[in-house]
Amino acid sequence: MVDEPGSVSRGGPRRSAPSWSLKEPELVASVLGADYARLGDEVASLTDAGVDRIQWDIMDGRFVPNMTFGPDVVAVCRQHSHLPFEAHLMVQDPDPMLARFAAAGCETIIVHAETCPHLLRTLSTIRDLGVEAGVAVNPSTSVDFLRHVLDQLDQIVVMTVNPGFGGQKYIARMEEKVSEVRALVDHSGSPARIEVDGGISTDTARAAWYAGAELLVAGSAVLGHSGGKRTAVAELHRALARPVPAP
Ligand SMILES: O=C(CO)[C@H](O)[C@H](O)COP(=O)(O)O
Repeated sequence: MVDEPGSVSRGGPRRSAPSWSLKEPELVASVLGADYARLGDEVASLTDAGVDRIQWDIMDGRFVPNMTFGPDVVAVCRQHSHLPFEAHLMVQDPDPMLARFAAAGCETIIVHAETCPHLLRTLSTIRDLGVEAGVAVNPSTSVDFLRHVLDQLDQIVVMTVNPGFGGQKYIARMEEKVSEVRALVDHSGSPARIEVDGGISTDTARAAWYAGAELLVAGSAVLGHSGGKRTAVAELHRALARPVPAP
């Protein structure tokens, strides 16, 4: 049986290629697991390894228990890569820092739906800064949060872990949500791109893509690979290209 595009494959891997994108999803490297003492070099070697984008995991110790870096750190790393930067703001109060991350050289700024009481206003502020606007939704957050802001969105991030830490287990039942978002985007004609973030590895990348993703964030699968970043990226590409085994 061939699955309908946008539906969740419940009886094993989907057998047809996803209709929303004939090309493989882009790989976005999360810097969360990098060596912070040499962040510039880490960003440069992720770039050389063949990823398509760099994601900065910005954590404030309030919205999530962990703390990471601010815009000045992102700004000094900007010269180490030509790739697009995205700032994933896992912070309680993103509005006062939007302009700083845009000035630091981020092409996309992603806020969490759970932290923005005036989400539409926050998204239009991001766009007014001349950068792309994204919204991330936690595993427990409904897709309904996105429905009324679609026209202000360039990117939607479906979290497949609870944010805060790298190296967590991929929550496979979030594929159903990815497919829901896929259907919402396709039916509305929105150009927003769908990103899946959390637990992406050679075991999970293909299912996330087939559920509806166009961008896959990989942290520990790349930075924690014993064979190095280049090997890790090649393995992820191989996993995405692997033919689905016969039933
Ligand atoms: O947003 C994140 C955590 O809050 C990270 O981007 C994400 O978890 C990537 O790391 P890994 O691939 O190791 O799960």
